[in-house]
Amino acid sequence: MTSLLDPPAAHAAQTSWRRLPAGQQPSWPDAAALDAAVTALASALPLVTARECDLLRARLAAVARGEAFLVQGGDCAEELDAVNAASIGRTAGTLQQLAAVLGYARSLPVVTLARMAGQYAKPRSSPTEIRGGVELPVYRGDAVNGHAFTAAARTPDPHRLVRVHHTSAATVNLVRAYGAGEHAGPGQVLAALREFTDASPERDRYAALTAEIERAGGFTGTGDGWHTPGELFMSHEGLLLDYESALVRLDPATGGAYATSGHLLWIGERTRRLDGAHVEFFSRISNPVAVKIGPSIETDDLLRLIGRLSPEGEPGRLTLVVRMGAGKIRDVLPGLVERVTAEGLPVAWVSDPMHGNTISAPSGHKTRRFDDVLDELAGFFEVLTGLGAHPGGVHLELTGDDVTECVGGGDGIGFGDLPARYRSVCDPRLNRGQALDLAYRLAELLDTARPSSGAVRESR
Ligand SMILES: O=C[C@H](O)[C@H](O)COP(=O)(O)O
Ligand SMILES: C=C(OP(=O)(O)O)C(=O)O
Ligand SMILES: [Mn+2]
Repeated sequence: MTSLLDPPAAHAAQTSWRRLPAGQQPSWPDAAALDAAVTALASALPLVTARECDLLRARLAAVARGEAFLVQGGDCAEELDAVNAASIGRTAGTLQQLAAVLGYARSLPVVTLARMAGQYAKPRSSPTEIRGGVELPVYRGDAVNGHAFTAAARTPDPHRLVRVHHTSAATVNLVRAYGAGEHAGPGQVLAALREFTDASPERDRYAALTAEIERAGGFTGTGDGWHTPGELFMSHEGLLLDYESALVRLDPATGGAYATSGHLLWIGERTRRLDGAHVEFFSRISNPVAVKIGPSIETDDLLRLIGRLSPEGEPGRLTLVVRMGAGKIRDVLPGLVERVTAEGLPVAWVSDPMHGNTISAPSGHKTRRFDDVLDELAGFFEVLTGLGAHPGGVHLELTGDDVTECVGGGDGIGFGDLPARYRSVCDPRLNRGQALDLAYRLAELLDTARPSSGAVRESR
């Protein structure tokens, strides 16, 4: 709540973080060029409106209350030169198909949130990369530098920030058009699930669920009217504070400051320190926000983080995205959930089963095993359900394209297949088939875990 004595909320959001340490920011070599980019962004049009952000916040409040399920996903890193309409349509379509399967499996309305239209900045483990004895700055996402291993490409260029805004605006525009048009209707989603099932090596395993979803008409929920199949919100990691801050706008209706680069922004695992600039910036914006939680987090720090990011404790404001690794989730998560629940803090719990399960293939490609991803998801559901809390959703790195970046899944992609179509410039994504495999396999696991699941199914 802002009082009349507070500095205008937008000004505070744009300035207060500057006195604090900001992790993972590029060293821009040309300060004047950065100023010019920030000035251009400061008068640029917003990509999203405050009311849309409020709507997503209300949707996520239903997730936090256990009344809805979140499906969030998209690229690890979007690429300015690779963005194209067909690929955006395929990824948006894949998210809608996942929503149909998981919404049916959970008997819950689904909130669909793309990692799209802004996912251009990457936190990295090391500031430099060495190849063949040559050391260059690491690739930090297309918002910062180029992926090619040359000194010119790897030099941070602030003009890229302006290109990110333009390209994200075009992406948002296209997704809205798809959502408003026929692409995302239940008929298209059902046809896509039928086509996937018929072509899958696992078709005998998936056929019954596909038929059930078809009989239910493909609606992902209880029919209370708030879920519209084409509704797709936009999210990205709010990493580059110069960019995010320049796009903050005051909402005259509420007096709140909104980050207008996307509906939901999240803080990554590497930049969530309590006394850091990211937590300060996020504490000042009115959007729904999320924070990634890795296995090293201490329970007391998590409680402090929740206090900073959601001081008023409103459901929908804060989503915790858990990314522990399949081998750790069952040990680390229970203590966190118990304390947060005991303190009565209304957060939404979501699983990112990707980032704790990255391995190196013999070829050197970064990859992830489908079975590890599924195992972490299973662990997430076991822990939350076992403690009487709501497993609120999934956060996946995926694409609608037929890439070969993760191993396993119905098509049995092996290490030797990775070079064929490894396109990601950062982390390995599930392709559409693997993402749907994951949804069907998870639905199956949840169904077997449920007592008298047959009776539940028949009563739908
Ligand atoms: O997407 C997440 C991170 O940016 C990524 O996993 C870091 O990868 P790195 O360890 O190769 O830097
Ligand atoms: C950087 C990412 O994740 P994390 O912060 O969880 O490592 C990501 O989501 O791409
Ligand atoms: Mn990633």
